[in-house]
Amino acid sequence: MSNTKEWQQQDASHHLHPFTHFQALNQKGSRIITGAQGVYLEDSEGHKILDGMAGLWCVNMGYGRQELVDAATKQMQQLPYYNLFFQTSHPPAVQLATLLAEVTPAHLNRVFFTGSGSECNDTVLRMVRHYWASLGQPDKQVIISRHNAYHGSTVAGASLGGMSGMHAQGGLPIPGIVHIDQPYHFGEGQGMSPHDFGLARARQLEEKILALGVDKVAAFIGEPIQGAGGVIIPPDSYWPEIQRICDKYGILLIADEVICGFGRTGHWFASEGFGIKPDLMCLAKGITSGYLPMGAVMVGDRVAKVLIEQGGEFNHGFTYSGHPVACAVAIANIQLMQSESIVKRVHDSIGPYLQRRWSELADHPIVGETRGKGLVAALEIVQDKGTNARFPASANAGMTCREFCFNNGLVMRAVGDTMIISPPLVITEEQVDELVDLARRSLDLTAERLAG
Ligand SMILES: Cc1ncc(COP(=O)(O)O)c(CNc2cccc(C(=O)O)c2)c1O
Repeated sequence: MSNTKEWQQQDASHHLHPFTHFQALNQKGSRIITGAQGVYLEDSEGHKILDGMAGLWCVNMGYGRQELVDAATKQMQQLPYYNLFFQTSHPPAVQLATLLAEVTPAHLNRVFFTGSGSECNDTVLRMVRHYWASLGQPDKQVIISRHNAYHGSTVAGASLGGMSGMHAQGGLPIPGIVHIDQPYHFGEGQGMSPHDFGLARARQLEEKILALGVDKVAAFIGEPIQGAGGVIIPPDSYWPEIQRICDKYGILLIADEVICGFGRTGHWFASEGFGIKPDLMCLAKGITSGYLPMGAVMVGDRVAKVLIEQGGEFNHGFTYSGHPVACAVAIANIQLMQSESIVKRVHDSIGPYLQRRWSELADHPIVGETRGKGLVAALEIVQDKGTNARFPASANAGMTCREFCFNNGLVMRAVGDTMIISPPLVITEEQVDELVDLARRSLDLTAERLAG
């Protein structure tokens, strides 16, 4: 006899879930995930579910990695916690900072540790403003971001993000953060070539800088590929133009690689793949493969020099910044990535294989587009393949498909009517075949349901 009902009742009585309609979930009952191994989850009813989302884009090295468990156990026995305030440090933080300087692009040589991706983005907001104040330009405070970006759920993270539903709750965005349009060609680029659309969207940055006044703009922040916004992969013309504009006006470039980092796109970091040189880079999720919470802001030499030589005391930090057990797991995780050559595997073999199998879904009657890079991909559910017209919102096509996926033994994420996958990087070709077959079956069932 499973404990499912009891767990669901207690969950409904005591637990408020993130990003959840509380009453609806309490009426439906939550799915209790009890275990996981490799790329598979197990729920309290014994169902085996292929985790096409690697948890929340984060379990890059897969579940059940004993090396990570051992690293955590050993560190917990040695030093379960100590802080990095008050002029103290500890070997795991020192070793991880050194390792991150090695594996990130050459100009990123210093790390500010946090406990999450949101805390990374709160950190970069305060850090870039402190940078310009240290240079005698305290009015250079504005950060330019994009509509439909996701940068976390703290007040600054949610404000840097461009999600209107988040802004509506809590009077966001806070002052000093503005948004330009996103490079979402499928949804917003009708009638323009990807190349021209990418340039047009990037050039909104220059227009915004000139409208605000260069002396007011501190930085631009962007996810190389917008994840939670729907795996928005910009046209090739976009990022080089963003970089050119940042360089032209001397504003700082922040790359939020919380999702894109640690091999997800077939590069250690997506900035390398898109040919941009961020002054600051936010990391989380894949840094520990999700086994423990951690965030890290990589600080480029241009910024670090000013903060160190002219910044004085930077009055910012968190209790769990560089938590020793999280650092130990991150070190073991990165060493696993290196010993298994996982980034090369994503770039050369399993990434191309997944993209090839995933693109076959473009022939499905309700799929308007498939897209992807490395081991992240999306497909657009449409009612009319000719015009790419969507189903009516009331049809809830994305959530319908997501439910069919779960009931068929697959986790896919729905962002509106865009279906997303971001599986563990250790997925095999056979498991990719299973994922695509389950996705196709779920699309078939969705099409039947919506036609009915
Ligand atoms: C690009 C980016 N930046 C910052 C964050 C915030 O990280 P933390 O959650 O660790 O504070 C994220 C997180 N991304 C995220 C978090 C939760 C859910 C989903 C989803 O796609 O449903 C995506 C993210 O994707």
